[in-house]
Amino acid sequence: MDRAEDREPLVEIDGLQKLFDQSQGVVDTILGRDPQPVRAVDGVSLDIYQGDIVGIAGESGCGKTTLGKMLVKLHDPTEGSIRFDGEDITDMTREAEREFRKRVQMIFQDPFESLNPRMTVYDTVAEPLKINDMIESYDERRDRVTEVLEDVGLGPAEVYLDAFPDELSGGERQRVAIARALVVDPDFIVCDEPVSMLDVSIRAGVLNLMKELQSEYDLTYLFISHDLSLIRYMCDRAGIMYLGNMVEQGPTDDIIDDPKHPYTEALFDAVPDVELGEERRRANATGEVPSPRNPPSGCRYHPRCAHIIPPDDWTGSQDAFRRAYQFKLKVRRGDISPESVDSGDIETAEALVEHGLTLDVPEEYRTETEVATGGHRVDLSAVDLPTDTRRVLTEAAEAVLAGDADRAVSTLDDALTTSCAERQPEPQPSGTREVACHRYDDGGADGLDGSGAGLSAAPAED
Ligand SMILES: Nc1ncnc2c1ncn2[C@@H]1O[C@H](COP(=O)(O)OP(=O)(O)OP(=O)(O)O)[C@@H](O)[C@H]1O
Repeated sequence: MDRAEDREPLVEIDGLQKLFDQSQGVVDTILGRDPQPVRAVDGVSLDIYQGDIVGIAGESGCGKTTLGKMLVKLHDPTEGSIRFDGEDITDMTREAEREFRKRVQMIFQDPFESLNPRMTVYDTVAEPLKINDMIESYDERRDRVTEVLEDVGLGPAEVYLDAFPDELSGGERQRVAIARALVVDPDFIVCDEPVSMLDVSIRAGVLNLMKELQSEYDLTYLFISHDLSLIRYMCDRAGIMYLGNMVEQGPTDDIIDDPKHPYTEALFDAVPDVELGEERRRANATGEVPSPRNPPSGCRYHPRCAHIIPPDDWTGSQDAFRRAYQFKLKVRRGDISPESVDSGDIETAEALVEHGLTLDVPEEYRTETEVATGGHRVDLSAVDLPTDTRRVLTEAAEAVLAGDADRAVSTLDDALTTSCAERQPEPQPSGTREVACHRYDDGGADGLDGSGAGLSAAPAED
């Protein structure tokens, strides 16, 4: 395959945003708050080249399906643009839109839902031909449907033409859905988790079929999947999404073998070894994915990030900054309060600091004391914390113990700052890919081992 950069992109996505539900809910009205839309996709840019298979990966709710639906015009973007073969799809004439709807198709996750139970296989597959006024004569239409059914492995087609979906297996239904997408001879197909509802034993067969069809029909695919082994198997290029943002994109093998964004690293670490065929560690990330209604400021991943960047004048270790910052987040969320500390052995500010500096991460990333105490406390001597920060944390802990949460929060807010929370990172080129992480600003990044403050370290190379 040519280098993607030498070819024309078939799909150009620029600054794409989709906000849902901008109306004011009851809670917002009562509290007098501005409505908070769900920021499902928020500033995604991506080029998809003719003949490529591009994968979009990320945890549930990160905006993959919403992105896919915008690409086939099932959703209109709130902001940003999508160009297909050079033409802006948000601003098309009726005629251009008809042509677009032939050239671009989508295959959905659930073949049980996506097929009309009252339509035969013939009617299902022939319908797009009728809708698009493509083949007038019944005999020619039937020939075309027969041909496509056989192309998707449903042969002899006569066996299937008059069958209803409930007479077919899951794999056969998904093949009918694929035939329905192919019958109009499209150029680009968005496949949203196309095999995740199928029995594991037949997934490979359907994926291999889709690969064969790609060359036969000269297709470009966008695969949406949370299954990273599928992305690895199918896709030349991949984009990793987190909370509506594209955090990293580039050649799939490069991303998997040497993830650059801390979220990508955590995502791939979380995959069982057998799936990616290499020794993987558990994800070094704290906490849960926040709500897309109220995403964190700056880099959306920063509250969970193992590589959060300390300020320039930080004199402790990066691990100590991460712990101190987690302490601040816990105080802000009210997770550290006299009531929450119910074990009975925390009576002093110092004990509360030792408790608050713990990290909610797998055991291999914890200190000895954390492991020994089941994550209840760290030994302060094992955390390379600057003296003035230790003083600030103790002051905040005293405020917490005195029941003055506001004072605790303001003490920490002024003292523990990070560029990661201040502004959203722009995607930066780094070797063969783009990474939206402040560690790659100005072409620089620290090593991925979590050591060092990281702003002025060596450039990232692939
Ligand atoms: N029609 C809608 N109205 C309101 N919110 C929506 C709508 N569709 C999606 N969302 C929200 O937008 C966010 C992104 O959803 P989306 O389905 O695109 O994510 P996803 O990555 O595809 O997740 P999954 O793998 O679970 O399908 C979620 O918070 C979801 O609840």
